[in-house]
Amino acid sequence: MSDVIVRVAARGDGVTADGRHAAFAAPGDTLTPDNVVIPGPHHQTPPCRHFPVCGGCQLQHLDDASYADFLTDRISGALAAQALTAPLRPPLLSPERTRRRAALHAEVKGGAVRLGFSEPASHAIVDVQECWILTPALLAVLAPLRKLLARALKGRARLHVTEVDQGIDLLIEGKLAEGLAIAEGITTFCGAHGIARLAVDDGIGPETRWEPEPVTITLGGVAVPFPTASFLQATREGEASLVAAVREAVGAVRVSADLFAGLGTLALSLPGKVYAAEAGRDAIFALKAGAAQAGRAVFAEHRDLFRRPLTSAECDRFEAIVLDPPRAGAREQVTQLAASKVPVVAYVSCNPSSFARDAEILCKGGYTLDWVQPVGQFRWSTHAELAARFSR
Ligand SMILES: C[S@@+](CC[C@H](N)C(=O)[O-])C[C@H]1O[C@@H](n2cnc3c(N)ncnc32)[C@H](O)[C@@H]1O
Repeated sequence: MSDVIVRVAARGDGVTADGRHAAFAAPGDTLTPDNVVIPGPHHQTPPCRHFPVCGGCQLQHLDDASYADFLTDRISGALAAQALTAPLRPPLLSPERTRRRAALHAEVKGGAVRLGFSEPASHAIVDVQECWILTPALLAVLAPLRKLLARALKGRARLHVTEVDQGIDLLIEGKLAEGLAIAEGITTFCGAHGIARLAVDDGIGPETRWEPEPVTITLGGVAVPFPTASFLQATREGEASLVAAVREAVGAVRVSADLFAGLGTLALSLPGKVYAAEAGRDAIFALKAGAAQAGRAVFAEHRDLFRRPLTSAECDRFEAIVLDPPRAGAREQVTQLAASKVPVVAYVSCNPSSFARDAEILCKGGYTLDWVQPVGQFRWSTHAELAARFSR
């Protein structure tokens, strides 16, 4: 007996109709009784030589149609578990080579450097020679960075790379050797390879070693100061998809709130007056400074929305509320929202399960889930993102 793979489970395995799992199997593949995967029409040849050893991608064996179905299934499955349904729009997928931020690992052993993503469920580092998800600029900096680290890095480090307005923001979490030659090596590397800022955190917080101009990221047309290794939507395309969905959801509001605002990706794209709340101190002060400099009507508050969510009465001051919480979701905040009179809620999520749990709270409170827009900005990974509109 052999069986056809009918779907891809949350962790990326292919699953047959009778529940057998197979790694690296696409819908339409056949799983033989001795568990051999015979590729079907949706099984593509993974483009990258490092797949599947590299932990950066899990789903390169899916063609775009199956990858889009995977995202849709993740969201509809999570909603179904809460007995909810919603019109799901076709997923918006970020193209290859558009990931503008990544957390990588590096290690020096016996004079040789390994630099890249770690292997799945392992500390081993895949020394990345090609990458189909990082932007060309981020990939290009890895070779000279490898050379710098061969001389400068002691042991192992975690690296955060982000494309910002001035070039590449690089945070090295690890120990670097001391001395004039190393300091000069850092300066030469930064000057030659488009580094906007290099900071080193050897355990006591980031120390900036290079930042010729103040580093910013432009969000909604405003140059916002960019604190080292801040949160940023993973691709420009993903950001544009989420911003467009949120703007459509809220319409021409005059007064709205952006909760879990970060640096203001959404707040700075909303019309009218915006109240923005965020628990990250550096992020909210950066948003405040950027908005003030640009003369934008954003009132930014440093606030922990898990411990101190906006009360229902506070929510009622707004024509629409946007929220974009971390993976845990926003149970405390949606409980207050569910008892409010806010006509429109736009919810951006990076976790279909916590989203569905929160959606159920909102729907029990009388909201209708109008639509969900899936967004695939972590191409070929098992992360599913979305924007959704609720109204009452
Ligand atoms: C997914 S990010 C979204 C940021 C922003 N909306 C954007 O698009 O760039 C979630 C944000 O929630 C913030 N956050 C996490 N826990 C929080 C809490 N308890 N209260 C308020 N903000 C919190 C994080 O610092 C982060 O900036």
